[in-house]
Amino acid sequence: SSSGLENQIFQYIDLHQNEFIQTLKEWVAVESDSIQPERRQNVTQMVELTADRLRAMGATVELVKLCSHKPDVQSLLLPPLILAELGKDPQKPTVCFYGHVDVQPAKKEDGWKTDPYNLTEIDGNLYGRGATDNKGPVLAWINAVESFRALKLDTPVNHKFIIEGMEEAGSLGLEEIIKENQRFFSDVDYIVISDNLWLSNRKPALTYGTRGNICFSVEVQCGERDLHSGSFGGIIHEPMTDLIALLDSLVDTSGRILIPGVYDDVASLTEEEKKLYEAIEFDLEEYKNNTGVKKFLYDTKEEILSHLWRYPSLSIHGIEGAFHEPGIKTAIPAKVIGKFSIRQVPHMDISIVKRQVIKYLEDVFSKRNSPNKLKVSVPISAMPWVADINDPLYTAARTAIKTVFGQDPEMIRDGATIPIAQMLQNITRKSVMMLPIGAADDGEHSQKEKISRYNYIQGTKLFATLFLEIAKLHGQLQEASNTTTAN
Ligand SMILES: C[C@H](N)C(=O)N[C@@H](Cc1c[nH]cn1)C(=O)O
Ligand SMILES: [Zn+2]
Ligand SMILES: [Zn+2]
Repeated sequence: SSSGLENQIFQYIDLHQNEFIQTLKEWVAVESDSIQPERRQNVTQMVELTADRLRAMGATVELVKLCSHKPDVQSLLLPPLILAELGKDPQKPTVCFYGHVDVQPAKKEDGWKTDPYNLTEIDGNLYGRGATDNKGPVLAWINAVESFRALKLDTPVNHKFIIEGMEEAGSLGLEEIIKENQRFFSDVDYIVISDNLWLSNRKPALTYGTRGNICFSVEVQCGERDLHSGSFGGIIHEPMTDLIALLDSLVDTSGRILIPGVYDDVASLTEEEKKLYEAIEFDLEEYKNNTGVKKFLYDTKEEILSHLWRYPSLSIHGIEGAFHEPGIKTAIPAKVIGKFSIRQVPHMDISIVKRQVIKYLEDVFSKRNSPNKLKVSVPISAMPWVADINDPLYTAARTAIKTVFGQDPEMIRDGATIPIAQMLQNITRKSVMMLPIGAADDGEHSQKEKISRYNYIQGTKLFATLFLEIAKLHGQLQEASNTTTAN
């Protein structure tokens, strides 16, 4: 049940939901794709729009210039990072929210029913690139803060924000900035990230772990220019043939990574952990339906969850230089770059995996006796993250979830990567929690990405309730918690 104060806030949020959706529409309209070089200006524009929104709420905003020691793949200017704060009451706890306002690429031709950059509501779902990853959750947090202000209520916590525009590109330059700005985090008590999804379409979740990621580029080159396949096909070692053989050597048909040594440091599965998997409510059919895929590599809940959360996986993402447009172009590409990544887990070591992969690819390549040039590089890598679910921050979030959704959350890990999670935990030593508001069928990185109106609005209420619960952890708001009325 919720308190009188919570009811007042919930009512405000319900009444203003269309305005919140309108702002999301304005944000989705900015093509802040951090992957494609020609969109980098839009990412900066999106960061500035976010900064304006925070300033309008009364926050002090600093735009920090990012400069990465590891140059961006496209050597373009990086968009600035937002460090903002609102409220400095030493009696109150300080909560820092992390989110990102860049998105994955999207084109209508990829199979979207609606324009990906025009947020469109169909049957209670708000479709658009970034709707759930991550503009919707960032705005839900801002809406929650704004609701206290609009109602002239004292904010229960001090707020800090760290918002970036390069997450989808691997959070380039972020680690350096966090290290250089440790003072910003010195008075932060809790860090909350909302950049993943529930495990189910309906049941809320709290996330205490993510996998890391190591992204590889494998370049094979024969000459300086493409060649006619009629005039030269049959007499040269083709780079694409080499590359496909290399990519095909990485993983077997059961999904097992074939690189020797890769599994050596994977933490072994404990009995306690096995029980955690057994206890989780997981609708395999629903999960499968969300993907549109008929058969998974595994059949049981335990196998599926453990292979998503605590074992590594290898995915092949694409080939640069290969002709992928419709029609047949009878050329032999001179240079092709294969891209794949390994989602890595505790206690795998990024530099060891990197060495194992490079050695393996060089061995496979040398057996082909190809005169072509092979170059392997690692443009992006990020560490896995696991948190302590007994931290008071998790207790506060469980209570807030129960208040808003009327049910206990599923305690989950996530197979994806939030590079900042481990960085913040390591560098600041503060409690880090991931509190998703999107449902499992939101389609992150996919066509028809969406967030439902229900999740966006209830998510806003959840964040507002979390502020109150965190204040209670610090002995604040005793009165509010005692003035309980029926929900
Ligand atoms: C989970 C988050 N919304 C996300 O999509 N993160 C990206 C980050 C990344 C990792 N490698 C490159 N980018 C992801 O997990 O793919
Ligand atoms: Zn994201
Ligand atoms: Zn993403």
